[in-house]
Amino acid sequence: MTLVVDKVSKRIGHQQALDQVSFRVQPGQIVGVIGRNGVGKTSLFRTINGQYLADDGAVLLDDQVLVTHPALRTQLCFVDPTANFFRGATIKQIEWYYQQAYPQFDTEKFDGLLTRYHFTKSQKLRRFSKGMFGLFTIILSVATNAPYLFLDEPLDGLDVLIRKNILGILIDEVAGSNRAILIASHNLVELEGVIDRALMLKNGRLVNDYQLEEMRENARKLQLVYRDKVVPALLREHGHVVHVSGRVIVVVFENYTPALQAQLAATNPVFQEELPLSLTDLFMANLTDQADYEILS
Ligand SMILES: Nc1ncnc2c1ncn2[C@@H]1O[C@H](COP(=O)(O)OP(=O)(O)OP(=O)(O)O)[C@@H](O)[C@H]1O
Repeated sequence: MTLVVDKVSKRIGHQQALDQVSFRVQPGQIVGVIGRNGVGKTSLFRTINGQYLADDGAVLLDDQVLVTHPALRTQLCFVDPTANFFRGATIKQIEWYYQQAYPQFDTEKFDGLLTRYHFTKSQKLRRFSKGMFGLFTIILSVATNAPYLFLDEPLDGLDVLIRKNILGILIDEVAGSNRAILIASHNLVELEGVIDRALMLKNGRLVNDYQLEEMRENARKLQLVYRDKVVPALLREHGHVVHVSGRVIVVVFENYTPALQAQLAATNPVFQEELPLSLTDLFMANLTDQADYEILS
């Protein structure tokens, strides 16, 4: 079952929140939806999940349009972190509601995760801290057994141990089942090592669709030292210089081919070392608009 977002546009007030957004997602992937504040990540999730009606375009599962086949909504789960109706309810009440909405709800998994993270069913969500609420929404989403999960800034406000546990849960969910997870975030560091693919939004438009394995295979981060304090033109032409300190230059090459390797050797560095490459490095190398770099910090 493939999720197809086909030329979806949505205007909210005076703002074009989504502009002709198209992509496909297959089960078995964790996809980051990234971009700076206000680019349309939450609007995209709300539109895919039917909270907003698209002005144009359609969301389909295989070839069936979601708005005209409401039963397909059980295949998607988006727990909107701003949904107020949750707050006055107990975990038990929310469980009942989700069991009605999702026939495939896995009560055993839900109970197991609640116990593991020390929740009790009589707890009211109103009393949760931000981190507890985030953790609970992930447990709830996972327990729906919906093939497509949408998580909006899922790790915001969670401490480092919980974050690790959550990422572990998400990776297990995708590896062991036929599901896909889409994670909206403006924090690349939190997505490091988790996502297989990244969709980059800018002003409501999908501007890039990165396959990370491919990017990692082709990219290199090198530390080079030259005799003179001059950055060889080749580095700027083919790479992204991320750091210069005296004669030491750190550069990320998005496409490090054997030909480029030979050209680099011809610049006669006195020292050369490969450094570990992060997701942030990859994006810095891949982006050409300086303003976009801010999403990385
Ligand atoms: N209810 C609303 N009324 C008016 N404008 C809105 C509303 N909701 C969203 N917008 C506008 O639509 C655009 C996209 O907002 P959206 O919340 O989807 O962005 P986002 O990428 O999720 O942002 P963030 O990273 O800050 O959560 C923004 O310019 C925002 O101001």
